[in-house]
Amino acid sequence: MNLYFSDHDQGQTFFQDRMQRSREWKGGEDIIKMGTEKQTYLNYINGEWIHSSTGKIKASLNPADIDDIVGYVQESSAEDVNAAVEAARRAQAAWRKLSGPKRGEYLFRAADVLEKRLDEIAETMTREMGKTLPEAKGEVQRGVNILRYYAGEGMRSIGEVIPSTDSEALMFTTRVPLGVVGVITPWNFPVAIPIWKIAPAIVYGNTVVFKPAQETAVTAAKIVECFDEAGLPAGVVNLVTGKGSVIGNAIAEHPHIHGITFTGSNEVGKTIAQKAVARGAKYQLEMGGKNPVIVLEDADLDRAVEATISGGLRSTGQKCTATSRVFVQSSIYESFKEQLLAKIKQLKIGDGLEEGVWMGPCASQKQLETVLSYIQKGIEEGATLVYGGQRLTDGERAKGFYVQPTIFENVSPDMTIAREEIFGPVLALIKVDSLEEALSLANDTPFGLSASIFTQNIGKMLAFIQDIEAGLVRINEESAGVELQAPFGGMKQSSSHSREQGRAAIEFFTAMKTVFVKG
Ligand SMILES: NC(=O)C1=CN([C@@H]2O[C@H](COP(=O)(O)OP(=O)(O)OC[C@H]3O[C@@H](n4cnc5c(N)ncnc54)[C@H](OP(=O)(O)O)[C@@H]3O)[C@@H](O)[C@H]2O)C=CC1
Ligand SMILES: O=C(O)CCC(=O)C(=O)O
Repeated sequence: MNLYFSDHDQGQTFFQDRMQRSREWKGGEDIIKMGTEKQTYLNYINGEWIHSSTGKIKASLNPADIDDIVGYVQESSAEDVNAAVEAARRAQAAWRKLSGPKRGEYLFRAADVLEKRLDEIAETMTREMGKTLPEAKGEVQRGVNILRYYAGEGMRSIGEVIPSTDSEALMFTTRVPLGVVGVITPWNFPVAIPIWKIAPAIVYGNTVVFKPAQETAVTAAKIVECFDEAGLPAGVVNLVTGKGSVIGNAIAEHPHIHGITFTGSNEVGKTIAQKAVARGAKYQLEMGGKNPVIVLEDADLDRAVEATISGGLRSTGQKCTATSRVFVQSSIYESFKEQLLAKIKQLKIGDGLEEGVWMGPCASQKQLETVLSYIQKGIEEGATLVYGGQRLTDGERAKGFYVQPTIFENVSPDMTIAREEIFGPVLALIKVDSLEEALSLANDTPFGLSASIFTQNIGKMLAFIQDIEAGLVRINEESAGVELQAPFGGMKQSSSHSREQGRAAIEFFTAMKTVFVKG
């Protein structure tokens, strides 16, 4: 059920139109600020849009312009999580009994709705977390494609026949859903990450309680609207917004949530894992990275420079797969640095809604402060700042959380900026003499998410594929960039050693049964 509206024109006109109607329907709940009406988004529980039991709401702000309120979202309580879990439990019995292809049909329908609303949802994403509009549109399209991929998954095999030692018996595996799955997501991919968790969860027969990051809760509500408009049965997907320490924690501890899938920081991921283990729930974590790129002397330099900029700075460096350490062979170090700086100086930084802007603001004030504090640490610990390092506050940018792309050199492996995930547009250049040295330094980190190398030498590519400690290995391509049909996840502390996306998702979202049948 969609309380807000029934047709979907695109863009700002649509947004304002929607404001008028929601006011009518929701008893004047809309809040007027600076002449612009703002929507209040509700929780979605058992197929109904409802207020939180707390009665509290929170503004979601535009990081490019803090005067712009994107909408208001519910600041919910553990009580709301209980209601969502109850709804999900009730819905589970019938949902798991549907055939896979039937469940897939709902996903196809949700994909069509999301596709119809692509421009409007992309714009909301840009306003809520700052990535540029072309990137946001690409991400919404990715969400559509993920939904279609998992819709098809409803028709694929869920087991295999295994020869039994008893020639008169039939032995096979089959899979069943876990039950209720808690989905806890970050703000950096506010459409793709929730969808790559929710779509496989439901196509394999689970029901979901979804808790998005507070920074992008309006975008999250719009994704759930798409499921609602697709006619998904009540209780199959439930949305509860609010603080991670309250809602996320209630999900982690809830005795009737059988699986938790999480993307975010290592700190929070580890606490979720401990809570899940303590009560025997299944969990899956995708966390940080400190991703290296290695540029060898035979590399195509133009390509390596482009990929370092795109991999390190796109989305303002706020990707777990973003490049943060760049190991460059000494003989080409100076020319690589020169080309890199020349290109970085040309990047246009501003509001992601403006045409031609290449890099938007950090997603929040907290994230800006984190990035600036890492830059400060880099300087204090003796790295050389070769470019950037400052907050941008000129003109319109004074209203947003903008930081310059930042390049350090003379970075030693023990420095904080070489060890911790910054999640901002900061690159550390490190000179190396050989591939062996580069590999040894690249692997000297607790993380192991993605890594890339630039070389023309097949032997060196193969050595890199073998020896780099990363779940995503890229040759002559940037470190970021995940394809929805392929497994995604990290080694070491970047993940819980499981994989998401592609067919790999079935491993987390189902339990396997081995069946032995004798007539
Ligand atoms: N791997 C990745 O893709 C990401 C990595 N990060 C890393 O994490 C750092 C901090 O970012 P941040 O957004 O604070 O990441 P968090 O790990 O805090 O947030 C991720 C999700 O977990 C929720 N959460 C927060 N606390 C708890 C808790 N105690 N129990 C359960 N869930 C909780 C958050 O809710 P809410 O925020 O609404 O309170 C959010 O929905 C970044 O600087 C970056 O280094 C961040 C995002 C994505
Ligand atoms: O690189 C990508 O496309 C996805 C990265 C990602 O999953 C993340 O940053 O959380």
